[in-house]
Amino acid sequence: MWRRRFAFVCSPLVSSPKSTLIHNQAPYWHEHAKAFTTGNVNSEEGISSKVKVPFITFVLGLGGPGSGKGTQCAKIVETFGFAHLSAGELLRKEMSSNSAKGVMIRDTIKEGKIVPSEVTVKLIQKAIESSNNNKFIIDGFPRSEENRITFEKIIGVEPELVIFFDCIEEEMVKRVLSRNQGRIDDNIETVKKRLEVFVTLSLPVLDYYSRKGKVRKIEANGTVEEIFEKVRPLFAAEKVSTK
Ligand SMILES: Nc1ncnc2c1ncn2[C@@H]1O[C@H](COP(=O)(O)OP(=O)(O)O)[C@@H](O)[C@H]1O
Ligand SMILES: O=c1ccn([C@@H]2O[C@H](COP(=O)(O)OP(=O)(O)O)[C@@H](O)[C@H]2O)c(=O)[nH]1
Ligand SMILES: [Mg+2]
Repeated sequence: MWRRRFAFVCSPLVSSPKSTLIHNQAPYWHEHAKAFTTGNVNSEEGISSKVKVPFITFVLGLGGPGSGKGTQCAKIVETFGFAHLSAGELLRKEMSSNSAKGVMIRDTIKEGKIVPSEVTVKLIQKAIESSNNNKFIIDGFPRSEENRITFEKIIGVEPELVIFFDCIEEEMVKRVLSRNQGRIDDNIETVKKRLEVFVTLSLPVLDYYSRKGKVRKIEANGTVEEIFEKVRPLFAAEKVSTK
């Protein structure tokens, strides 16, 4: 069944300064908290009372290629004011340089493989740092358990909610092949590899978050609007902060 139905978006990594900041695991926030302060001073987490704890909501978007992550994330951004961080977009920007790193990213994307975690996490970190927003939807990341572990180690937070866009494979392939954005990986050979990578490396991430009760599965085969009407209530729920 997984071959035909998978897609995955996550949401708030940290929606409450009290509840979900991981203890002893937040070196990034400890160092950069000032950039994200919203007035929530927290001394319960063992953080200096002078350092304000960021009130941050993360939405992570994961799913098979063409499942509609980017499209739905854009609607979430528009409706709820999140900052949209697409790991793939960040990597594509980086690969446009002719540096050794750019060439490595290009080769990896062309092969449908996953770029080394540190590279992607650093790009996400930079994007968070340069944003004034305090709510982020991360689209297309983490794509592997190693991605997830590296993110949590460097950034120091974990998602509170994961939205899983569950789309049939045939539909995903059709959408990717008609995406028409000139991407080097939107061809049938690379798409097949990406689907395999999703199953092998990304589904374990979904399993991990499922075990934590964070995954909300969205059936993602209808129209953009139909799908968004299923996504919307997740953000209306009290536990997901959109303020
Ligand atoms: N529900 C939908 N029905 C039809 N086409 C869609 C739908 N959602 C997205 N698309 C289109 O399919 C392509 C892939 O969508 P995208 O959001 O980029 O997916 P992903 O980020 O998961 O790869 C895009 O061209 C997009 O416009
Ligand atoms: O965290 C990430 C996100 C993307 N990619 C690479 O970038 C490609 C495109 O990712 P994107 O999320 O843009 O593709 P989508 O699934 O949205 O079509 C992937 O196949 C990977 O090769 C990666 O290595 N790590
Ligand atoms: Mg995308």
